[in-house]
Amino acid sequence: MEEITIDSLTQTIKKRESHSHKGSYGRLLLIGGNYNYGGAITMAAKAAIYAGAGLVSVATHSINLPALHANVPEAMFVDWRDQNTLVQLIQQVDVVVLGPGLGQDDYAKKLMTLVKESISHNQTIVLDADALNNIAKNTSLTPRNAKKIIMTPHQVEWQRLTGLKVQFQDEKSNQTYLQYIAKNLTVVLKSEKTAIFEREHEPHFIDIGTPAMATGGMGDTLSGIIGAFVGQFGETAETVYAAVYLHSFIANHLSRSNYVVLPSKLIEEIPHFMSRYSQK
Ligand SMILES: NC(=O)C1=CN([C@@H]2O[C@H](COP(=O)(O)OP(=O)(O)OC[C@H]3O[C@@H](n4cnc5c(N)ncnc54)[C@H](O)[C@@H]3O)[C@@H](O)[C@H]2O)[C@@H](O)CC1
Ligand SMILES: Nc1ncnc2c1ncn2[C@@H]1O[C@H](COP(=O)(O)OP(=O)(O)O)[C@@H](O)[C@H]1O
Ligand SMILES: [Mg+2]
Repeated sequence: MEEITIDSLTQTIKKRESHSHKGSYGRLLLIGGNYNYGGAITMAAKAAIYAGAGLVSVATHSINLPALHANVPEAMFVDWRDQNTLVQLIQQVDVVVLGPGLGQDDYAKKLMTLVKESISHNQTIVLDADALNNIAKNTSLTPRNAKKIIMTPHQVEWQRLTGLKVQFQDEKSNQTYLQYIAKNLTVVLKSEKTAIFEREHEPHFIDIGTPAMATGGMGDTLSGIIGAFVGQFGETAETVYAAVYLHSFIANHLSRSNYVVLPSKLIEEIPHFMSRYSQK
C-alpha cells in the first residue's frame, strides 16, 4: 500500500483560469436527505460548494428546503418527488452524489432506480451511506452505466456490501472484492486509516485522520468534497486521493485546538486550504 502525501493536493488542485465560468467547475447533483436526515445532505452539499463545485443542485425531501437554504443559499433545490425534473437534472450534470441521509424506505429505492436508469457513460456517481446499504440488499440498484462509480463505505457498510467481516477486511480481500461489485469502481474504505482501492491500481491510504473526526456527518462531508473534486479535476484515482487527503488534513489541523472537529467547521476551512495548497 502506498501512502498519500500532501503532494497529492498541489498535484491535483489547479490554478483557476481567468476565462473560466461556473460551468467550468462541474455541475453536481446531490440526492439524499430523507425527512429525518436533512443534515446529512446539507453537509454534503455545503462541502461540495466550499470545495469549489461550480453549480450544485440538491434533490431532497421538501421538508429540508428551509434549512438547506438557510445553511447553503448557493445550492439549488429540487423536490425529490418531482421525478420529471429530477430525471432531466440527472441527465444534465457531470457528477451525481447519491446517498447521504437517503434512507432505506421504498421511495429511496425508487429514487435509486431512477438514477440507475437515467445516468449515462459520461457521468461519475459517488455512492455513500444508504445508497450503499440499499445496494447491499439489492445489487440490481447499482448504477452500472456510469463512467465511474466511487463508493465511500465505512467498514460496516463495506461488510454489508461484501459480506467481509471488519476483522477480515485486509488489503488483498478488499482488492479482490472490487470485481464482484462493478467495473470502473473506486472504493474509499473509511476507517481510522482510510484506504482507496481501484482495479489494477496499487491501493493507497492516508495516515493523517484523527479520532476527533468520529462524529456524525463527517462521511457525508467527504462525499461532497469528492464530488466537487471529480467535477473540477476529473475522475481519476489521483483526484480521489487528493479529496480524501484534504478532508483528513483539515481535520487534523483543527484537532490541534478542538477536542472534536465538527463537519461544519471543517467545511468552512476548505476554500482556505485549497488556496494554500493549489498550483500557483
Ligand atoms: N445529521 C444527519 O442527518 C446525519 C445522518 N446520517 C445518515 O444516517 C444514515 C445511517 O448512517 P450511519 O453510518 O450512522 O449508520 P450505520 O448503521 O451504517 O453504521 C454506523 C454504525 O457502525 C459502527 N461502526 C463500526 N466501525 C465503523 C467505522 N469504521 N466507521 C463508521 N461507523 C462504524 C458505528 O459505531 C455505528 O454504530 C445514513 O444515511 C447517513 O448518511 C449520518 O451520516 C449522521 C449524520
Ligand atoms: N478514529 C478515526 N480516525 C481517523 N478518521 C476517522 C476516525 N473516525 C472516523 N473517521 C473518519 O470520519 C469519517 C466518518 O465517516 P462516516 O462513518 O461515513 O460518517 P457519517 O456517516 O456520520 O457522515 C470517515 O472519513 C472516517 O475515516
Ligand atoms: Mg456515512
